[in-house]
Amino acid sequence: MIRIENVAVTLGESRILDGVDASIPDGQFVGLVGPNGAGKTTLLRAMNGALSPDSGRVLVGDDAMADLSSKAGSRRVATVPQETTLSFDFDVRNVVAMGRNPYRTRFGNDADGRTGDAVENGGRDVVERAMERTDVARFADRSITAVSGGERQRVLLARALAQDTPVLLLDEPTASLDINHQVRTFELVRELVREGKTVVAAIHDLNLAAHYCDTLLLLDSGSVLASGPPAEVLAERTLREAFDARAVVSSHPVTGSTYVTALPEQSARREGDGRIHVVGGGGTVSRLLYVLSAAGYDVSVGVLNEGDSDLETARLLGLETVVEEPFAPIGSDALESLEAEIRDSDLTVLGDVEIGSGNLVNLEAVSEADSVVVVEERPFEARNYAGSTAVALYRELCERGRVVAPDDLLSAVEDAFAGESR
Ligand SMILES: Nc1ncnc2c1ncn2[C@@H]1O[C@H](COP(=O)(O)OP(=O)(O)OP(=O)(O)O)[C@@H](O)[C@H]1O
Repeated sequence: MIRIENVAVTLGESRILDGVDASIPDGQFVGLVGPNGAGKTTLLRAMNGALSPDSGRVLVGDDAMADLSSKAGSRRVATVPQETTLSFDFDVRNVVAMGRNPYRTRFGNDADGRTGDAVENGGRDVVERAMERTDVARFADRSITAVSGGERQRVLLARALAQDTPVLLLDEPTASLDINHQVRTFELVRELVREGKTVVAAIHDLNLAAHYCDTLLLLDSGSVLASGPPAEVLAERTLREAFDARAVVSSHPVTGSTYVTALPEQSARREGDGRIHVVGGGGTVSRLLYVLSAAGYDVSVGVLNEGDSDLETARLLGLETVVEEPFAPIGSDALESLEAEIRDSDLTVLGDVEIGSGNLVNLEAVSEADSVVVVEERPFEARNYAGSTAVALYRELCERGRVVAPDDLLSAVEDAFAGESR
């Protein structure tokens, strides 16, 4: 158990941590999240004993870190720092082997009194295993000055593993890693946690943090703003408070993890005014929904069947939706809602949907709209449809509204609103 008790740290003239309290049970993976300068690195440094709090304390097990000798502390807590200047010309294996230093005595014994080969062999195995698990064994003999930034980050993780501590602290462990090694590193951390380690990691990527961590500790201006399971900590209002960011929180369609989508700031000019209803489906309008919503319009969409990827997008963006059962034709309830949305909107956008009987109800409803923009990926003629009621309706909509390519939608919408206010 790690207990952080009312920790306060002042650096220079500034109070960097202010009364931080947290309890971290053994065998948990805790993500330390928060905006730049919130105090994440400082808290990790207070946790590994690199700096002593002005007041309060950090207990690992029964001991305050500040009271332990550096060697004793290093047998409890290993740290992978965010940046290190390893400019000396050691090979990678030797850098990793530095993780064994807390176990060496002046006479070459380890802490348990073993000497000679027993120590060497034991230590060597740990070092080799640490290099394998972090995928650095391939360049074990190369100089640390001759590896890339991401490889170096993995070497430092290997060094921390060689330290063989119950607690591992990671400061942005995947910041310079490619996507493959990001996932591998987090999977490795999960494995370490399953083996009983307690891991605390400062992580900027909220979605990686939500996916891999058991709990999150959200720091803001040196204090804990929220802590608990990712789904509780990553609430829209909390994100607004901590990061001053507009974000939609949903669950990831593939992994089911809490998922944060940051949105551009809405233009204040339009916020809340300018209602647009979008008719689409089958992924035809996902990008349009994003563009319109990011531009600050009040967007609704439908009718969409449950399971449609446009519906996933709409939910990610937090939009109003009109929904029908999976694969079902539009029923009377959905139709009523669709008609109401179109009636209440200033503008209706018809996405590049299939023009056929499956969309007849949608098209009929759109034809009741006062103002219509039709989005076409390709000119309609090129699609070679046979004559039908749906086609006739569509042609009529094109004649009455504006027909635009997807990239021109925003300016067409702006024109439509400008025209209205003239
Ligand atoms: N030695 C120092 N003297 C004065 N202020 C400092 C010192 N070290 C850090 N700070 C300040 O303390 C605050 C917290 O820094 P810290 O590195 O802990 O934040 P962080 O949450 O890890 O940020 P980031 O996400 O950018 O890595 C920052 O505003 C930083 O400028």
